[in-house]
Amino acid sequence: MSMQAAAPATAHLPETAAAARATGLSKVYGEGETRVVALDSVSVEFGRGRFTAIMGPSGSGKSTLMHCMAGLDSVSAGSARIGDTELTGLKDRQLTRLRRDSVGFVFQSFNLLPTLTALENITLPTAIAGHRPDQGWLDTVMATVGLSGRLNHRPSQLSGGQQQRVAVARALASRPEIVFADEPTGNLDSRSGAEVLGFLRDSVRELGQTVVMVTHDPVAAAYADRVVFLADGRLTDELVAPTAEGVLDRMRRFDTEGRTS
Ligand SMILES: Nc1ncnc2c1ncn2[C@@H]1O[C@H](COP(=O)(O)OP(=O)(O)OP(=O)(O)O)[C@@H](O)[C@H]1O
Repeated sequence: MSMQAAAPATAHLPETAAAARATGLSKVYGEGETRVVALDSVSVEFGRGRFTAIMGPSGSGKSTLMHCMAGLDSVSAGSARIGDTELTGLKDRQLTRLRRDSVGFVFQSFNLLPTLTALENITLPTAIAGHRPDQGWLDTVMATVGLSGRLNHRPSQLSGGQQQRVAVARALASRPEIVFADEPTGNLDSRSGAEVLGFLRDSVRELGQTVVMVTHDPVAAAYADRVVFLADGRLTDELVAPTAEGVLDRMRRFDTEGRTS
């Protein structure tokens, strides 16, 4: 496997500018009796060229944070930025362009088009967006995804892990500012999950991409450079260079504190 567009390993990089940043970000759904504060003044940075995991109990606001940062949901108060672009105040058309040009998405369900080959699934969205593909970059992504020999297969001819790797390659194809992955291994067995997480990590370490991933799984979170923890819509903690045991320990502590408080 060749790695042409190698970027330096992230562990030794000095702090770089944030690829995305939330400042005092709040999100309220509904009003009156149905009012839910999904995010309560969250401030967090997602470092460029870093792999960040977002963890927290069900309902803690993980998906809401990701959706607000990706321009998929509006913000009630505060600021959400991707690079230098403030998302609040952008018109729908500008948001659509930002999502198309600057953001890559990976979902729990792979969302591949069944009639297209793996290669077409990876390259077509960029072509449809009217961008000329950067062949050198695509070659690097293809080399890193490790699907050579299967690129002409249709999704039904690929394993779940291979399909999700195609979905990650598709997210990377436009060389976005940031990739958001929402439970990308939620539908996979542990071996296939490890393949996908390895590819996400390689996309950060070797291709210099920025990845933010929501997960419930401490083993998945341990692939990240940093884990941020949410509880009740607030940022409560973070771990740098996490191990699965360290993440599990932190989760257990929250659980105990949550029950005793
Ligand atoms: N569209 C919506 N309308 C009303 N309330 C919502 C909406 N989306 C989310 N919520 C509420 O906001 C809170 C945060 O939800 P969110 O989906 O962000 O949590 P989560 O941490 O991603 O949960 P899970 O791990 O279960 O996916 C929850 O109380 C949820 O019920």
